[in-house]
Amino acid sequence: MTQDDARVEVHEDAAALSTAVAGELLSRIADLQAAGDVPHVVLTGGTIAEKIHHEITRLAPESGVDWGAVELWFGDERFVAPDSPDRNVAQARAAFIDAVGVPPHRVHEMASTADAADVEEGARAYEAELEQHGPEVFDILMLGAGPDGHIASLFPGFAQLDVSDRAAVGVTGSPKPPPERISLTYPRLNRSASVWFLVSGSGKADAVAAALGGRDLHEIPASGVTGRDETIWFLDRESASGL
Ligand SMILES: O=C1O[C@H](COP(=O)(O)O)[C@@H](O)[C@H](O)[C@H]1O
Repeated sequence: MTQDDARVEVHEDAAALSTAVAGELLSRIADLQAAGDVPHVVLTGGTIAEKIHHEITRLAPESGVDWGAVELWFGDERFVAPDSPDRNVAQARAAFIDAVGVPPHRVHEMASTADAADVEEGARAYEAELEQHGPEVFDILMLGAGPDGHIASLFPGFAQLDVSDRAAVGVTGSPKPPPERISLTYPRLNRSASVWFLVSGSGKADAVAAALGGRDLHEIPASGVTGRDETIWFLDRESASGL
């Protein structure tokens, strides 16, 4: 699969986009559960993710999802103190995980500074967690994208873009604060049945157009991730304005 095979879904604004993604996610999870699976879903951080997470909580009661039978993973994490609001897991917990009641053992969070000496140790620990509890292929991988085209914590020009033998890596000197992070790598991100990009706002229009245009992943990291079954770009009008 390449970005040429991706589907693009454009919504009016960030609110409409959030409602659509939350609804689609709930219905996919419910369908997978109805088929007897325990879905493995990879969450992302960022501004649109937070809106989507609140929508998940709002729509959850009508969804039929069994929150005791969902495994949640993270595409990246900020390597900061466990109680820092900068942590992607903290944002996801506050917006939906705690509200819907996903059991703690099903929430696979990446290390904080309390759990690991540095980002490398944290990345190794997440690789071990994936090895022990992870699926062969994630069911749904959600990715926000930055104005520079970064996804997870894979940034343009960074050495992590060329890592082929690791599932997770440490990142230092991130151009977007906080500087220390842990990220899944391309080989692991690309073991996903469905890849959903979640992007809103005019500041990301150029990056969206470049990724969908197939720009080299070293310049636009978002170019380098596709799903085995489907790749969907969930956009609002502003982020789609360069297409
Ligand atoms: O730092 C990060 O940024 C991206 C996008 O965030 P946004 O605020 O521009 O929407 C996010 O996908 C990533 O998980 C996060 O760590």
